[in-house]
Order: sequence, then structure tokens, then C-alpha cells
Amino acid sequence: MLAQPAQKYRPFKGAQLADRQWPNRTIEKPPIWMSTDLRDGNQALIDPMSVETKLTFFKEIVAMNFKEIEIGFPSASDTDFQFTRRLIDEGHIPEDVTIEVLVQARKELIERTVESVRGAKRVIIHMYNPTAPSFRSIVYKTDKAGVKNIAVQGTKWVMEATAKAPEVEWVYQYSPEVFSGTEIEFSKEVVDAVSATWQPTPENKMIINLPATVEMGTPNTYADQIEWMHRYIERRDSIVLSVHPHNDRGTAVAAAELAVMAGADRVEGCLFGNGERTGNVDLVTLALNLYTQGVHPGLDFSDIDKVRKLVETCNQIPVHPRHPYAGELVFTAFSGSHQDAIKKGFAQRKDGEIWEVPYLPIDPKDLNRDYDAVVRVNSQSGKGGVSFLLQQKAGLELPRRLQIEFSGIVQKINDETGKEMTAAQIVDVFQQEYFGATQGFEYVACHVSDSKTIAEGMQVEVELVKQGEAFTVVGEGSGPIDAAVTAINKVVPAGVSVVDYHEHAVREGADGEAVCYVELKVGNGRPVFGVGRHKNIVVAAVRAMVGGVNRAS
Ligand SMILES: CC(=O)SCCNC(=O)CCNC(=O)[C@H](O)C(C)(C)COP(=O)(O)OP(=O)(O)OC[C@H]1O[C@@H](n2cnc3c(N)ncnc32)[C@H](O)[C@@H]1OP(=O)(O)O
Ligand SMILES: CC(C)C(=O)C(=O)O
Repeated sequence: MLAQPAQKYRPFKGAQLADRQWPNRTIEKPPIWMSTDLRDGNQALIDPMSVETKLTFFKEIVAMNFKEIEIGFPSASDTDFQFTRRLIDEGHIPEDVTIEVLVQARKELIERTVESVRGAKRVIIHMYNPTAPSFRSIVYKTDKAGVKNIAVQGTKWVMEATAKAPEVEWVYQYSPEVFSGTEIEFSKEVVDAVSATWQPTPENKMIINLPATVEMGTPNTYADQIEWMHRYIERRDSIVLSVHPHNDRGTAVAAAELAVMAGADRVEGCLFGNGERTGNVDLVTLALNLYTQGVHPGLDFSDIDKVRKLVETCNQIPVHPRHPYAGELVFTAFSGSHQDAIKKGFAQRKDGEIWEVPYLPIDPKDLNRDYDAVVRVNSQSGKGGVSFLLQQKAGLELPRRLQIEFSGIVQKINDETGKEMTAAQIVDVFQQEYFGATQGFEYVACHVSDSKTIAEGMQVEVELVKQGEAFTVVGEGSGPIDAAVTAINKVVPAGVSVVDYHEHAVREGADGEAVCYVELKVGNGRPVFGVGRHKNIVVAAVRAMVGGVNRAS
């Protein structure tokens, strides 16, 4: 890298717009969406899509509810020509969907393009030519007038060619390519000349598309350019103002959003931002950003994994695991404090309320994503995450101090292995630690009686085995726990005292079970937990106590 990059690169200068209005606006309705996956996305693939793949992709884009779809560049390749014909001849285009085809401002290519869509109901014919200074001097070796003439002449060729196919309802779209790098007054001059030639009306609008062919400045500079054009181009009421951001600086989504605030009616882009170089603007992120503001985007991403897999298969490019809304890891928290907040958010949440779960800007369920993946446990995790998974997977609602005790056990394993622990593994470890603690006393059975002859009110008989020897201890107390403590104390000389006790049901109804968590101390030892589960709550409590005594020793 250069020590002085200013010797090689100059800062981008956008439109002069001192009284810009867009910063005070919000987006309250979705723009018109146009998917260019089959054109701009396709032209950037290592292996462009086959006709069959394009057809599969097209049908799914339709199912997502796109009403405008750029299907290709039919004059460029036989594949695109054949695909266009198949869509039309086999009737794959729904009544309310308009296909779009791209072409350069070249007569023979325009004629071939018109031929490719003969018989279609409605078509957007999209012509482009570059207008930026470097293209004028490097690619065309011409001046502003020369470039403007290409645009106007191309428009006339489109008018002539489309007039020969009157069965099609034609919509004209013009793009001054590299609008982002073209002097703004010159962009207006070219666009005005094109619309003066085509003569759109408020009833028969044309589309003026202003591409950030290469993203050149911060997104606010694009918004300024769009607002400038929105205010000053001629025949604005007869024009659908469209934007086509690319992502060279990684800010295409922001640029598109600010451009809509600045007056754009329509956005062109690709699913997950496929496209030339760093890609086109990502329509999934744009649409779901709107959704999280309470505005329905009009597109259906209610099975986001299906959309992701489709795009990965058709493009042969993976979607990044941290891609907004769709990546494999984007609804997953590994770190302790995040898990803790998410767990509390879910616990407080009631159906029908406004979504407010910390760290999750959208409910994964709305995209058919599972809550399972929300919390994953590794050495960065804390008690919140561990207990969340136990609750989700096994229905266990651990009291706070047990959460602390058990997460210490999990943490130790994670530190040793350095690996993630799955929910099933955590449940396993919990079961081994708390339900499998049989060293010491083995619980066999217990019997509870509350006859009037029992002085303390209740009697519990506990049958145990220790080192192969079976015996029974009996205790009385004001309640079953009390009585069980008295009974067990008879075989634990150091003395057992209950510090805390919690219970809850794990399943409702006839097959319901109770889980008891007993925190106890043996002698002067530190408090430990025992956990028991059984249909009968007293049995669950006695089991918890026996388990706790075993763990304490
Ligand atoms: C920003 C974008 O994404 S724009 C879309 C880009 N997509 C594609 O290019 C994919 C499809 N294109 C192709 O397959 C080819 O370019 C074709 C088949 C259309 C044309 O191929 P060729 O005739 O061999 O032309 P090639 O692309 O090599 O050269 C471009 C020529 O067209 C001219 N040209 C390029 N774009 C345009 C345009 N929009 N309008 C008019 N002329 C143009 C160039 O100046 C050059 O002219 P020259 O031959 O006099 O130097
Ligand atoms: C053809 C135009 C709209 C284009 O793809 C671009 O400029 O990026």
C-alpha cells in the first residue's frame, strides 16, 4: 500500500445539494423490486446458468412475489435467447409478472432482443450506454455529445424495433451506465434527451434507472445524486425512478435505502447480493430490513433457508454464514451475556406483543428458522445459555444457583475440549451428573404416610442400598421433605440440612412428571444440588435429596 494514497486516488465528489431533504425522511412503503439475478447476477458467475437452472430460479423468484424480473441479455447468447423463448412459448410468465431484457445501444442487438420476446404480454426493454468521463475518453473515444447521441439513437432504434412487435405491451427502461461516476448535470442532459425521444406519459411511464455501476462514495453521496435527479429531471411524473446499486465499498444496502428516502421508486438487485465484483445490492437484506421496521416488503422470505439453498445451488456460490437474516450463524449467540439476555427476552415474551428479544432484531420463526440454533454453547458461554438449552431440550427450569453450579461443570468440559457442546450433549452431562449420582446411597423406594398416629404429622420411609446392603430409614416431620430429611439424617452422621427447594412439572396431564431441585448441605460442607424426577412429587424430592447427599460426599 502507498504511504500517500492521495497521490494515486482522489476523493469522490458527488452532487451539490445543500438543502437535501432525504435525511429527514423514513421509508414507509416498499419500493418496486426488480430481481436481476438472471441477468446481472448470472453475468458474474464463473459458469453462467443453463436454461434449466434459469427456469428453476425464475419460478422461485416468481414464488417470492417479484413482479419485475430481468431474465437476461437475449442478444448476447443463445442460452439467454432460448431461455427467453421457453418462458414465453411454454407459458411460464404469470399474468402479473413483467419480464425485462437488457441490451446495448446497438441496432442489430436491439432487433434481436425484440425478436426474442415476440408474443410476450408485457416486456421492459432495458437499454444502456456508459456516460461517465472515463468511458467517454477510454472506451468510446468520444465527447459528451457523442455519448448523448448513442443514447438518443439507441432509443430511436428501440422505438423502431418495438413498433414492429405491437402484440407486446412495451415499457422502456434506460440506464446511463456508471451514473455514479458521471457529472450530474450531464446525466440529466442525457436522461432528458432520452425521455424527450421516447415521450413517456403519466399513464405510460418509462423507467430511468440510475446505476451505481461502481460504488464510489459514502452512501449519502449516492442519495444526494438521486435526490438531485428526482428534483431536476424533466417529465418526472412520467418516469419511474429506479436505482441499481453495486457493493464495491460494502455499503450498497445503505445506499439503496438512502436512495429510496431520496425519491427512488424502484430498486434493482440480486438475492444475497450476487453480481459483478462485490455484487449487486442484496434484495433479501433490503426487504427484511423493511420488515423489521414493521413495513411488509411485499416479498415472501418466510422460508429463508429454502431461498438460500436455491440461490446457492443456482449460483454455485455459498452464502456467508454471517449473511444478514439468512446465514447459518446469524441467529446464534455463543457468548454468555448475549445468551443470558436472549433467555430473559424469551422468558418475558408473550404472544402477540411487539418483538423485543435482546440481540435478535427479527423473530427467527418468521423466516422459518429454528430457536434451536439461537443459543449454542462453547467456552465463551455462561449459565444463561446452558440453562436455556436445558429448558428448550429437556424442559428443565433450573433455579439460579443450580444454573451457576451446572454451568461451571459445562465450562470445565468446554475448556478441556475447546469445542462447542450441543444441546443433546449438555442434557447428557446434566443427566449423568444429577440423575446418575448413585455412588454412596442407591435409592430403591419410599413410602409416605400421614396417619393421625404420626406425632409430627407425616412419616416417610426410605428404602436404600449402600455397598450391596439394603436397609430402610424412617423419619417424621411436618411435611414430606421435613420427614425425608429426618429419615436420611439417620444414615448421614455429619447431618443433612436443606438450604433451598424448587419444583416444577415437566409435562402436563396423565404422563406429567415433577422435577425437584434440592440444595442441601452435609455437615459444614458447601451447598450442593440434588435433582430428582418422578410422577410423584414426594418421590422426586426424596430422590433429589439422596442424589444431593451422594454428590456432597
Ligand atoms: C454494467 C453492466 O453490467 S452492463 C451489462 C454487461 N453484460 C454483458 O456484457 C454480458 C453480455 N454481453 C456480451 O456477451 C457481449 O458484450 C455482446 C455479445 C453483447 C457483444 O459482443 P461484441 O460485439 O463482441 O462486443 P464486445 O462486448 O467485445 O465489445 C463491445 C463493443 O460494443 C460497444 N459497446 C459496449 N457497450 C455498449 C453499449 N451499451 N451501447 C453501445 N455500444 C456499446 C463497445 O464500445 C465496443 O465497441 P467497439 O467494438 O467499437 O470497440
Ligand atoms: C446495465 C446497468 C444497469 C448495470 O448493470 C450497471 O450499471 O451496473
